[in-house]
Amino acid sequence: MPETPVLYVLNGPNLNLLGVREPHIYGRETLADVQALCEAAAEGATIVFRQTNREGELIDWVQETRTAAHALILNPAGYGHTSIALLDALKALTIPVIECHLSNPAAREEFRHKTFVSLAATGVVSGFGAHSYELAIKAALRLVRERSSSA
Ligand SMILES: O=C(O)[C@@H]1C=C(O)[C@@H](O)[C@H](O)C1
Repeated sequence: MPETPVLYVLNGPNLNLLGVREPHIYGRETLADVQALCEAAAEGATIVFRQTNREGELIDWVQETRTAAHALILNPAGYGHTSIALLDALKALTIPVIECHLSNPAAREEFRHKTFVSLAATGVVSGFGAHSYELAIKAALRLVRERSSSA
């Protein structure tokens, strides 16, 4: 009987303001709406859904996934563009990492075109608003199931 997959969905700074923060860019869904979408897309997997404005706390949670999660979906928000420490934490993982963005940073300001997270990500989903998270969950489930069947 395969164990129930555990997917961590971690969210970086200012995502607690979703719904009121630049809705023309990030949409009108709240973070609670996004969490509900993730849980509805989970197909029975366990979703651990968290948000923090603190870089060190986000890094602590990424480190936690090393032994507690089958896959990580990460929206690093602004820290994606700045944090080598976050990249170093991701490079310590052996689980799939899906980088997720509500907007399409590659179509925005130059400074958003690259993230350090992409250097450690298995794949990236961006530009679909809250639906980006659903797509990331489906991709993570596929990767976890492929790993389980080839183990
Ligand atoms: O689209 C998003 O989810 C990302 C969210 C943020 O807060 C920005 O700093 C990133 O540049 C984009």
